[in-house]
Amino acid sequence: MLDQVKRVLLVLSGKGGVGKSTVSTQLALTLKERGYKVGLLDIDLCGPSVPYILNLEGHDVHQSAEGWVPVYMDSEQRLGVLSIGFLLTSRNDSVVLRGPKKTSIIKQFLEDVYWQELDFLVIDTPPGTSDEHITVMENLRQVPQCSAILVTTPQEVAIEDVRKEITFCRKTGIPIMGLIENMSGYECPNCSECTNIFSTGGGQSLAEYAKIPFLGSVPIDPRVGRLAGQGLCAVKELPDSKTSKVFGELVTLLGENSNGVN
Ligand SMILES: Nc1ncnc2c1ncn2[C@@H]1O[C@H](COP(=O)(O)OP(=O)(O)OP(=O)(O)O)[C@@H](O)[C@H]1O
Ligand code: SF4
Repeated sequence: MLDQVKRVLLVLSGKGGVGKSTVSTQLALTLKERGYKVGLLDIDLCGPSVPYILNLEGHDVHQSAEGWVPVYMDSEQRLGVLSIGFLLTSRNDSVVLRGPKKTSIIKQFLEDVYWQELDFLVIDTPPGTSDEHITVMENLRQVPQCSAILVTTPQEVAIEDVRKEITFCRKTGIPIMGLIENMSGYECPNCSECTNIFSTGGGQSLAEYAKIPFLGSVPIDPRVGRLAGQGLCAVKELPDSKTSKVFGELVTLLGENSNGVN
């Protein structure tokens, strides 16, 4: 049930493996750190990695009279999580679902979870623009505010895919909060020097070209990689890192109630 959700943030990427789940989880953790009530919904049915990243594997989801109850990260219930991963018996289970079944499970995830009152619901979506995305869009009409955060890597092919995401958002009328370039160079854990491995500036120029906000570059940082699996927040654990700066600024922007551009 989304009737008590103030704002939805859809995290989208054209390609798999660009860091969409890392962005979704770090964003949800940073929002919680700043005192918001947050939900994180993982509808990446083919590769649900959120339970692993947040160290919640093995948790069961329960059904109450109101609907599915999210798994909470904390006793004050400020960050609730729901993922298809909780419904699988093991991490290696593959979710082989065909079109209508996928659509129906996503509808259930959007309609039957008892989120209670939320400031933000972050949705980690599958890569690309598929039937799943259209189902999500159709079910989000009741939410007062909804916008998309696009994730890419600096490589040309990933940026090409983001162009399709921008077109999808424009066609479906979802405002774009902005674009994050992930794995943008390598940040040395010893001296914080950033070495650009791939070409640089692609995300920023794409954002400028498409007239959408550029939300920052997150470097490859082995310390950020290590936070995955422990459910730890970069803003809290690595306050001096570039990653922490990007997520801190993004949450400040969200707090200013910016809803992005069409
Ligand atoms: N900035 C980063 N620094 C270091 N490691 C990172 C960074 N971003 C992502 N990773 C690592 O890269 C891998 C892929 O990231 P992630 O799972 O977030 O990508 P994804 O786009 O959600 O993938 P999928 O399409 O499979 O869902 C993970 O092991 C993650 O820990
Ligand atoms: S960037 Fe500097 S501190 Fe980091 S590994 Fe290279 S030489 Fe060492």
